[in-house]
Amino acid sequence: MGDADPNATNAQAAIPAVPADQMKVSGGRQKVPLKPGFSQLDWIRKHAALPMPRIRTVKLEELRAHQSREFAWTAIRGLVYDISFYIDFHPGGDKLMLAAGKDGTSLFDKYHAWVNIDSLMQKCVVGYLVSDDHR
Ligand code: HEM
Repeated sequence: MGDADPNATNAQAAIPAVPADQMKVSGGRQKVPLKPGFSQLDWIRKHAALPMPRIRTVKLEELRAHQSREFAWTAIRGLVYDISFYIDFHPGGDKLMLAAGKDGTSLFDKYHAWVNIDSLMQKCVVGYLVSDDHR
């Protein structure tokens, strides 16, 4: 009694440390490293503090005009979102910009149909997408 058990395993020693840049994530996932302060939890806090937006209609032409990083909008399932604030928080990084200025629904669903855009981006809604001839 009192002596250390020579057969005891040291759980920490049994799991070798893998440097982050050599880590392989199963299923070929493509998450990018985010800057400190830009985690999803940070986004959820920032998003919660935003005011509720005033929702309006957005013509396709106007959506197309918002494709720069500074003024980036995308449409998902008929709703137009201002994604400029979110880019630095996006776990998939700059890929998000592929959807800027257009309907991003198929790209969104291709990478993560399970992501709940409503809870994550509700306060970034600009409005409902309508055709250019909408009156
Ligand atoms: C406003 C729209 C979007 C939101 C709110 C969003 C949100 C997210 C979230 C929460 C994750 C982490 C998912 C997880 O951990 O399971 C993620 C990952 C990712 N997103 Fe997005 N995303 C958006 C649009 C897009 C678009 C348009 C693309 C592609 C063009 C894209 C590509 C990716 C990729 C490649 C990942 C990493 C997937 C992985 O390897 O796990 N996302 N996004």
